[in-house]
Parts: sequence; structure tokens; C-alpha cells
Amino acid sequence: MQDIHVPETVPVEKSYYNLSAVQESLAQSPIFQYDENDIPRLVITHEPEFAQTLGSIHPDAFLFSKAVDLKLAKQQHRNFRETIRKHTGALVFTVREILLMGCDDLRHRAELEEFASHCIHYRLENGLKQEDLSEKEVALLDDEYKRASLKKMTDVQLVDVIMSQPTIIIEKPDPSKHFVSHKIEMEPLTNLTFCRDQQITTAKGVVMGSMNMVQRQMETLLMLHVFKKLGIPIVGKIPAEEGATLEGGDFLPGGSDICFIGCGLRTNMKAIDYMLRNDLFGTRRVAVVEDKWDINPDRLHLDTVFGLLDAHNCIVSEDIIGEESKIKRLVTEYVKNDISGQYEISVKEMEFTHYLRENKYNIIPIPADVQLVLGCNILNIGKGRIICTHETCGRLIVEQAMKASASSSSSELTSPPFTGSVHVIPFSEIVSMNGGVHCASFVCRYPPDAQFVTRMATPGFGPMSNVPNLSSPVLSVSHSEHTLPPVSTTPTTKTFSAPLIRGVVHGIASLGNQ
Ligand SMILES: NC(=[NH2+])NCCC[C@H](N)C(=O)O
Repeated sequence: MQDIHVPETVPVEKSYYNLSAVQESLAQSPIFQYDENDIPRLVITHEPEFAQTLGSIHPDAFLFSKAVDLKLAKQQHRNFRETIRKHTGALVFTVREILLMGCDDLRHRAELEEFASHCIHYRLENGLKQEDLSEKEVALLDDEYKRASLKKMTDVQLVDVIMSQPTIIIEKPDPSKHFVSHKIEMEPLTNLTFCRDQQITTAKGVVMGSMNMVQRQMETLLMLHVFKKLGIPIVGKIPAEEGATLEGGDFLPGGSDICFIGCGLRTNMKAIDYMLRNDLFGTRRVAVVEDKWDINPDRLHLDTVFGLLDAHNCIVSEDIIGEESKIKRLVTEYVKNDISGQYEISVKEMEFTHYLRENKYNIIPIPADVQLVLGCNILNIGKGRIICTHETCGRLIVEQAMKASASSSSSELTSPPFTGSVHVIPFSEIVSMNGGVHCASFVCRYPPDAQFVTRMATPGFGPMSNVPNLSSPVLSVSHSEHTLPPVSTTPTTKTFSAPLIRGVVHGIASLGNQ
């Protein structure tokens, strides 16, 4: 037997000790999203890695617009995550981090192995059939054999297997000899970076979507596994088997009264009907924004042409604006009937920006060339704080605000101007995969009536990469219905302007006690 050497001090990997704290923190209140303008409490994303290099070998076939410089992509992605953490105090994780979390507990380790075992396939090729194989060879194609290999792998190896989805091609060039393999086929999760798309998070909670493109279908199963691990409930599932397709990039919630859902290239009416019939949107009105004439991968989801800055202001790609536009979008609005509880059509096929104006939104048009590099794909991190990846777009937003505050009347605007902040970050390498900051983030948010109290965090729990840096000033959020438990630290009287979220601190406080 091999000698097992146990070092005197065993360093604990960061990823091992925070799963229960994260689960505990998330269990404090329901997981949902009322409004793009609410503060995020959890953000899940996926840092580009080897699968994205594989996608870069043929960008077009893997739904990218260009190849990715992986080193730069990683830097830009880390900066993106840090920016969200710094401004919101939200829990920000990558899919890989979540898969690795808690794997020192055999239960989570075994679940990861089990998931990985479904990602591995063996295929006989060149006319080789199961009946041509010896008993010994048949045993080598068995699930048990697969599982024995997975048991031996490290947690990181298991995640690598999941990300690459390998099929081992087995042949027998010489029938008198043992079989061989010199080829592995992979279905790598090339587009997993866009964690927005596998599901939608409405006022009701997380609804698992159904991805339109074959390149992306496996991603939904992986996200389901991730949600299960974090203890996030799933309130619905789009029936893919009935031909319904729905991707999260088509969904933008605008408060308890209204949400917007795109219908076109990736999301179809079957899925939207399913959502309406099962009351999965949770808003009084649902605006279905139909793309009838464009159907172009450059504008594949609603979030590539439209973004909500706050309750009164939005950005829209210039080329889809107006009755004359050849690629205009049309809104059919559904309203919930108070008596029957069913949704009924209240507006039929109204031009999108006309509809937005009728609903008192000020529109900031974004030039089409800026849209083409995902300039309209912004991420609202709550209370009008916008992460944006194109300076022109950022400046147009800011100019509207400055113009309005300079002229006391702000006459051209139907509603109060944007008063928030804009943070421009570099994101070119993720944009190369044809998505921006909105596409790249699964977000659930605090309830709209969460209250903000400025307080200072007590130092001494950090630093940890997965949680907000507590040495920086933070703001706590509390909410009447979902009151979070008190923080087990002593708040000081010092006041700062940036945020600390109590649920998160609670999670960290438990970590500190472990
Ligand atoms: N929410 C979004 N706009 N996501 C963009 C996804 C881009 C990805 N390459 C795809 O084609 O699926």
C-alpha cells in the first residue's frame, strides 16, 4: 500500500469552506428579480477558460463574432466581477467556483462525480459493434469503469470534464487485437460565459429556460445543478419537448407592474404562452417585444438592443426605433385579469419605442455601430448604477442627465431624467463571443422596497475572493417582509456611502466562526 503523507498543516482551499455559509445567506429571503433597477444579492457568471479557446478555433460555428484572447478575457472578467462586488456587496461567483465549493464534503464530491459521469460518453466507430467485443472489453465501456476513473480525479479535473463534455471514440482496426482510441470528440460549453441565458429570474423566481441552439443546450442542465447545489428553488421549467424555447437575454423586468420579453430568434411564443398560462412572470403586465423582420444574430436577444437605466429611463438601439425602421420591434401587451387571473391582450403590435413613450420612459438612442459591439448591453447594479462597456453609450447616458439638470424645465423629457452613475469597463474579449455584461450575468436581486442603511463593516473576516471585501465601506439592506437576521458584529457609527448587505455579512460572520 502506498504511504500516505499527511503534512503538519493542511492548507484549506478557499473553495472548500464557504458553501454552507453561502446557502445560509441565500436562504434568508426568496430568490427573485422584480426590477433591473434593484440591488443584486447574487450574481453568477463564468470566467472564460479552455472551452472558450476551443470556441475561438471557429468563432462563427460556436456563435462568437471573433476569437478570444484568453488572458485578456480573464483579466476583463475578473475586473467585471470586482466592479459588481465593490459597488453592491453582492455574492459574486463563477460556475467553476460553485462546482468546486464544498467538495471536501463527500456528499458534494459524490454529486460532482455523478454529474461528471453524465458528461462522458463512449462511442464505437468504424463498424465496431458491441457484439464484436470480448467480455473484458464490454466491461471497459461500462458506467462502473467510467465512475472508477472519475473517483480518482481531483475536483478541478471533474470540472474540466464537465466543461469539455468528451466522447471517447473507440475503434478496432485489427479485429484480433484489443480495441483502441486515438480520438476524443468534445462538446465544450463554449458559451457558458453567458449565464443570463439558461434561465430567467422573474418576480416569481428562477424559471429554467430551453436553449434554442444545439451548441448551448447542455448549459441548462449544468445551471440546474448549480442552483440545486446553492439551494436555489426552481419555480418552473419551459417544456423543451414541446418545441418551446426561451433564453434569459430576452427578459428584462421593470418592477412589479411590468416586464419585457423578447420573441424572435431565440425565444418563441410557445414558451411565452407557457409562462403566461402558468403565471411565471409575476407582473401585472407583460410586454412581448416581437422581432418579426430582423432575426439577426447581431441583435439576437432583447438585451442586445434595449436596456433599463432606472424606472423612467432606457436605452434603445437607434436602428430599431420608429415606424419607418425596417427592423422595428412590435409590442403586444398582456394584462392580468383580476377576476380570472388570466392574462389578456391589451395592446396589439404597437411599435416598441412608441409603447415605451406611452409608458413614460425617456429613451436614449444608441448609435447602431455601438449596438453592434454590444454597447446597449448594460448591467444595472441597482438604484441607477450602470455598468457599461462602451464609452459612447456611457457618455450618451450621462449627457442626457447633464442636459436635464442644466435646463430647469427638462422640457423634452416626459419623465424625470436619469440621475444614476455610469461605470465603463473594458469587456472586448467577452464581446468577441457576442455578448456583453448583461448576457454574462445571472442576477437575483433584493426586493424593491429594501431599505438602505449606511454602516461600517467590522474588519477581521476577510479577505476572501468570493465575498465582498469587508475592509471597504458597505451599506446594509433590510426589508420589512424578508427581514434579515442581525449581523453578529458591532456596527460603528462611522458613515460611508458604499454598501454592505446584511445577509452577506451574516454569511461571512458564520464563516468567521468556523
Ligand atoms: N443575453 C445575451 N444577449 N446573450 C448573448 C449570447 C451570445 C452567445 N454567443 C449566443 O449566441 O448564444
